[in-house]
Amino acid sequence: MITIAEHRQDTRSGVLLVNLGTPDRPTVPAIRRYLREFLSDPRVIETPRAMWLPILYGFILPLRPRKLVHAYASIWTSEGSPLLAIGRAQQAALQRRLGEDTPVALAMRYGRPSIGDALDTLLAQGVRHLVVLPLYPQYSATTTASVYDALFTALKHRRWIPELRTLSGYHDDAGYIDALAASVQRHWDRHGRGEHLLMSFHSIPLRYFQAGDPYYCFCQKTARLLANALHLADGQWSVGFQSRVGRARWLSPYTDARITELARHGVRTLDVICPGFAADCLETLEEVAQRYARDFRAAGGETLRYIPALNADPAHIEALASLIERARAGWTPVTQDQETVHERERRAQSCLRILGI
Ligand SMILES: C=CC1=C(C)c2cc3[nH]c(cc4nc(cc5[nH]c(cc1n2)c(C)c5CCC(=O)O)C(CCC(=O)O)=C4C)c(C)c3C=C
Ligand SMILES: [Fe+2]
Ligand SMILES: [Fe+2]
Repeated sequence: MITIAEHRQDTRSGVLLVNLGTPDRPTVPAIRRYLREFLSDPRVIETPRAMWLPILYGFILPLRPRKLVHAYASIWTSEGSPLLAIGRAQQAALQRRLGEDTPVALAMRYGRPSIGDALDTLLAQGVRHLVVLPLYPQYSATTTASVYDALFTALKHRRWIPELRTLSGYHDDAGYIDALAASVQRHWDRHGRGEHLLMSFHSIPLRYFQAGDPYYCFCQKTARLLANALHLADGQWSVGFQSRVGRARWLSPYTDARITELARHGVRTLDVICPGFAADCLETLEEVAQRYARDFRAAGGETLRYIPALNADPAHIEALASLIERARAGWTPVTQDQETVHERERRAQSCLRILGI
């Protein structure tokens, strides 16, 4: 039987979800492999290569994995790294929500499953219309743009590329804000309401903001919309930026400094939510829920309660599905339901004859 893969005529839309990536195992070599790829990305580290690579290879890759191994071990699950396990649960839930005719694939910007492998899976399923959804609500060049870089690099090696719609962010999407508000309310109903709600976002170097990255403003808008949805008054909530690396100035106020400050100002119970993380990961489960909770107590606070990321929460899945449905509006599926396998083969044969192959 002769098959010409690229002559498939059916057209369906598919979805590619992309998150940051995580080590394969909580071991020094696996963490080093992951950091090497992540921190070699010029979207993440803009320092000129000639200056950065000696620092990366001379200090960071030899030292940082050893520091991180215990942190990763403390959050690792039977299904692996939380970021990947939750990503798979989000993919499965979206697949159920969108139906079998819309294949949904999950990829990681760094590590596995790679964007190239996920693309191959989708193309093999007849996807000619592709919605790409980076799982970063607040656009930043360090994250969203880097996903685009990797996507277009992967497409460079393919002959028949799909029609694309890329979602660049959803920091003010009503479905997303409502899902966040409902998850805070649910947390308050179950555990009681803290005296203050701190909304903590991943920081980026201040220099990137000064050069035009809109991320800071998108974080502030998400925070304001969430505070409005929860009817919080000024003083009952604030914003912090976490997970900075190195000695340069990053977006502030720094979450760790805010936590100590709130404890010193007499706040005893503090709720912390990280609206920029679509899935829980090292930076929420270890840095915030473990480390910052200890720092809060050490500074005189009593309880820091971390409110989980939206993960595979049904309201989150519904918000993502709605973003996808709006992005693919106007695309109509074309199926080969009238064409039999034999007709298809005959068409392939005559193609070959015409071309004299
Ligand atoms: C050094 C530069 C970094 C920038 C800029 C940065 C931006 C950024 N990152 C996320 C989301 C995540 N980051 C995670 C881990 C992580 N981030 C950096 C560095 C930068 N991030 C490092 C070195 C690491 C590894 C861990 C560590 O060394 O602390 C993760 C978690 C991954 C996991 O395995 O669980 C996420 C998610 C965003 C959203 C962002 C900019 C907006
Ligand atoms: Fe990061
Ligand atoms: Fe970190």
